[in-house]
Amino acid sequence: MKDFLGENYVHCGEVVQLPLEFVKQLCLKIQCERPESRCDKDLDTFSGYAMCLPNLTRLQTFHFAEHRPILCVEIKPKCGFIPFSNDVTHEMKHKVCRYCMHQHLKVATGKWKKISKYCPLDLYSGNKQRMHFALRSLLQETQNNLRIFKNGELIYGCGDARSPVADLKELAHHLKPFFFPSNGLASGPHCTKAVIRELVHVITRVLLSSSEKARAGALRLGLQGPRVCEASPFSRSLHNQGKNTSEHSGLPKGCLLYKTLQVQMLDQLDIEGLYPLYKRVEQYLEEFPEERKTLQIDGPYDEVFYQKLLDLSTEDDGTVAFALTKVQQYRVAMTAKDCSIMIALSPCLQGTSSDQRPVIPSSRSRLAFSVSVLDLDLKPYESIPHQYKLDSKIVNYYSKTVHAKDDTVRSTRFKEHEDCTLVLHKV
Ligand SMILES: O=P(O)(O)O[C@@H]1[C@@H](OP(=O)(O)O)[C@H](OP(=O)(O)O)[C@H](O)[C@H](OP(=O)(O)O)[C@H]1OP(=O)(O)O
Ligand SMILES: Nc1ncnc2c1ncn2[C@@H]1O[C@H](COP(=O)(O)OP(=O)(O)OP(=O)(O)O)[C@@H](O)[C@H]1O
Repeated sequence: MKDFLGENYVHCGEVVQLPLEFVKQLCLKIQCERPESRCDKDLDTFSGYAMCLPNLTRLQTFHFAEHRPILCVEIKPKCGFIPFSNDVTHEMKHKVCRYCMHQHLKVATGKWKKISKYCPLDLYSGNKQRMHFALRSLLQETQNNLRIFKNGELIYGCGDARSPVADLKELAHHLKPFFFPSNGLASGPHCTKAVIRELVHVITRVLLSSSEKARAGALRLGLQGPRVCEASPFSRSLHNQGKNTSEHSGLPKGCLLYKTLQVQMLDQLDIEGLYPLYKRVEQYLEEFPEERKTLQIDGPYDEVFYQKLLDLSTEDDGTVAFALTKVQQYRVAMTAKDCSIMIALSPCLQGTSSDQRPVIPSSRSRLAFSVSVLDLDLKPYESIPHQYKLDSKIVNYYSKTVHAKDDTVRSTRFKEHEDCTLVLHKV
């Protein structure tokens, strides 16, 4: 992931040894805090090892603790493109993105209460207006896609209990020291709006900023398929106003969103095209189970593994080698579709230089910032059948319920239109 996303964005952490008794106690202590849906997963209490990561809610550009206030915005952007693979059988998948379709199933199953207006394609568009809309939508309905921390403490978004910890007014109150509104209003609804607008603008600027280059020429996947999701309320409203919905500015090549999208697009075949290849690898492993190690199914994720990921040919020669390459690329892509971006921001002291750290201007002062990526452990090979089933569940549910509803609304409108005849009588 360092090779794909860039050194500065990825923190590998280090493996540390822990006393078994400590891990056991820790596991017991956190169990009651874990959301029900995560309780099928356990801490590994037997290995005696753990990963020690830096606290990513703090600036990563300084190696000692800072005493200035620090804000951190965590975004889980999810998949930013619509599948372009010819193996896709559901027409809907070429029009509506997975996130927007999945929203309906999530609400139906009770994971979330409300459909979000957020669409990843808006965030990844590079178009400032669309990005602002995406960020505002995340602020309105955070789900597990947005969290805000102040000095390392969660101040906005869902905690583990899946209920929001504060409302927008409270958030604006927390943010005021960072983004004092330039119009001078210090309280009231105008102030809340001004502060939130400032936050959205700053985050957009950070997301579009470019830092170091990832490994030269690592991936060059051109964005194929539609750039707009038909379910996004932003594009729907433009479409209804008869405006061009395909407007996008494209992401700068050095920014993290661009790099993340490139890794996501390693999923070239979509799960529908990938699943038969997974079955081919499975069949081979059933026959030759001892080959699992040679095929690097469970790692090591080394240079040999990385080099194979760069083979973007989609010509299937019927070999296990081809199938394996596509399976491993899919796992990497899935990881990039589920990772989080941590943006840490801290005001620069007036009159001091920025110490050559990246800074972003805001209405109040300049903000030093750092961007990191979280949750980059490779998705397991075993999760592929689950992905296959979930994909068809999401599309079928969306097609049956939402699209059917849209059709009904359209046909009712048509009938109403037919029946509505205005008769003028002479008086
Ligand atoms: O499949 P998705 O898109 O629902 O993603 C899962 C996430 O749900 P989300 O849609 O973000 O609410 C899900 O998020 P939550 O734990 O529900 O917050 C996990 O990140 C899951 O990954 P893993 O199986 O724990 O490694 C994610 O599963 P993977 O598909 O990435 O394996
Ligand atoms: N290094 C870190 N610094 C700051 N916050 C972190 C860090 N690691 C994790 N977090 C916070 O904890 C949350 C969960 O982390 P992560 O997604 O890595 O766990 P997970 O592997 O999904 O957990 P599990 O599978 O045990 O439920 C993140 O969304 C983030 O808010």
